[in-house]
Amino acid sequence: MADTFSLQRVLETFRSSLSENKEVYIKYYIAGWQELVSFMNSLGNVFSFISKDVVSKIQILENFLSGENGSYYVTIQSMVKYELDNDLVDLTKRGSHPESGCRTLLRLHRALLWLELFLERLRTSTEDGKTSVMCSDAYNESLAQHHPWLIRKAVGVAFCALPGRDTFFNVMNAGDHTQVVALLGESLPLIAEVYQITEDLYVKNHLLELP
Ligand SMILES: CCCCCCCCCCCCC/C=C/[C@@H](O)[C@H](COP(=O)(O)O)NC(=O)CCCCCCCCCCCCCCC
Repeated sequence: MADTFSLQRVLETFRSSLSENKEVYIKYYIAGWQELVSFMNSLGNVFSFISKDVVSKIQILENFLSGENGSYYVTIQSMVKYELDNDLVDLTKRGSHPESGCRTLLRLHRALLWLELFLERLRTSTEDGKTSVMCSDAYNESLAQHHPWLIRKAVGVAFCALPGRDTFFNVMNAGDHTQVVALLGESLPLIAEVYQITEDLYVKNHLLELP
């Protein structure tokens, strides 16, 4: 993985995560998150409590993927089927499977909605738009509903440390502002599609409230 973040690469990883018959490859899904983590790290240490959590979730999924049952973890669809068929998911309260693939991925899935909402705000923002406001509005509409008070507070503090819109656009390494906006326009439908496919699968299997 290259050191500098590029929005283009995030787009490519999420594109690779969709199979021809619209299944989602876990390998690329977590690679996309890895790229986003490296971006967040470049923004400063205030975000390290967030990136640590994402990294540990990526690690859990990576371990499943490279473990002896790895072939069942190739796509989100195969993972859900395998873990449910074999009673490997704590469905109502945490018990013998506190770190199932299904519940771990659900956390990232919820965060993907935040990302989608945030990037859409960024894409349509005007020059005087404040990234901290875009971030927290997107957060309140998505992830916040799943976080306890203390985390919401900490996240609020982190948002205040976000760089302005200009810096944000620059660190995305996707050219000038117009090009970034165009690339965001190209990325968002893909991210939304990955999100929706996962959402439908989780709804169908009653997995949206996994502890
Ligand atoms: C660049 C701005 C970064 C702002 C990030 C906003 C999202 C806020 C997420 C806050 C997470 C707080 C840390 C703790 C979380 C956990 O408690 C909680 C529950 O887990 P548990 O059930 O195992 O206990 N974990 C989660 O909900 C997963 C959170 C994942 C957050 C991912 C955020 C990644 C942000 C990537 C930034 C990329 C910017 C995009 C620019 C192109």
